[in-house]
Amino acid sequence: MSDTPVPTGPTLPDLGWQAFFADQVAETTRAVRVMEVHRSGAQAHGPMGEVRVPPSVNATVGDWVVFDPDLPSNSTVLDRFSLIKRRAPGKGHEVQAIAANVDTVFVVTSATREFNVARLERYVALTLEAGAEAVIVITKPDLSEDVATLEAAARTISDQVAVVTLDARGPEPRDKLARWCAAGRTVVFLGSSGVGKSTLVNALSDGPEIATQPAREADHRGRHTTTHRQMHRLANGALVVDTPGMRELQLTDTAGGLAVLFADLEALAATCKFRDCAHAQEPGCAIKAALADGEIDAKRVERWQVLVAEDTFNTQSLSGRRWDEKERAEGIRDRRARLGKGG
Ligand SMILES: Nc1nc2c(ncn2[C@@H]2O[C@H](COP(=O)(O)OP(=O)(O)OP(=O)(O)O)[C@@H](O)[C@H]2O)c(=O)[nH]1
Ligand SMILES: [Zn+2]
Repeated sequence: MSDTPVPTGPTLPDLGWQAFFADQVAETTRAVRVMEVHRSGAQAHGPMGEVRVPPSVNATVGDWVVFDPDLPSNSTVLDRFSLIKRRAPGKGHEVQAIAANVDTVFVVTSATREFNVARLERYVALTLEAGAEAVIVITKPDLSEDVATLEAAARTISDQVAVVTLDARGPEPRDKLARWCAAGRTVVFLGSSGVGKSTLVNALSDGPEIATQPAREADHRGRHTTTHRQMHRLANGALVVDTPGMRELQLTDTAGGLAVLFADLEALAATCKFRDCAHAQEPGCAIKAALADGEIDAKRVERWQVLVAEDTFNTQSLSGRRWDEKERAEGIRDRRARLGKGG
């Protein structure tokens, strides 16, 4: 909390410094990384110690900031190579920056009834849009009779996304996730409540976490009631973003991520006779033709349409255009209900 330099403070590489950032600054002595964000400001660490960055700088967890000790509000945020954002829950349509400069997003699901391809696609699209790498982690294989089927379903989502199945308890996570969790790598675990995110972090920690946050915040139960986001260094040197509130995740401006994830369907749709084809009753619809020929999977087409509709709805309402929002929200909800609640 104090501004006194930490004597054994982390080095820049410890904190995830990369060439991408070095290219943006002449000298690095004032570079600090944001480890925690509160309403009153951000807590950042670097070779100069621990500093407080005022809210006006608009830094989010994971940001690199060139800190100005004489006038902290003059500090600047370096360009981000990735940014996870979401539409704020509730009525407002604000976009919230959740975490910056994340290398890998582990999309965690369990081999239980919670497993839902539509939900995984949503997280993967968001991750690709953010500019991070997505890895699907299937936990609780011990609770399933048929993990292979779930794995196969997860693999159909994208050939860019690795799928790892593991028991989150015990030693498996350290070996199986090591590729993505080297020292200085920044990772985040997303997924529904109870799928094993905390268990995974604990498995990677192997002992007490490196204290980068005040001790009073080191105790964990109840952290979901905290309103701030934070990042901490694990014993193996990886940096993990802790993200309360990710459950209400919605797509915002993920057209790019959806285009990557559903590239085949988007290419097909581009050949529909009408540019604004809704792939319903229109003549000359390439999607309907491919469905009729059994070339594409109807369920996947429907999931794609739901995600595109949701993204369009969120993005357009954010940009302040006039929409009959209630009607649209209801439309999305109906379709999601048909797909199961995870969609
Ligand atoms: N059988 C089995 N149980 C597991 C496995 N992984 C996690 N669990 C259990 O699942 C429960 C929930 O795990 P958590 O790590 O708390 O889940 P979480 O995703 O962090 O949940 P939230 O904190 O609510 O978001 C715990 O009791 C874990 O021990 C697994 O691979 N197999
Ligand atoms: Zn069409």
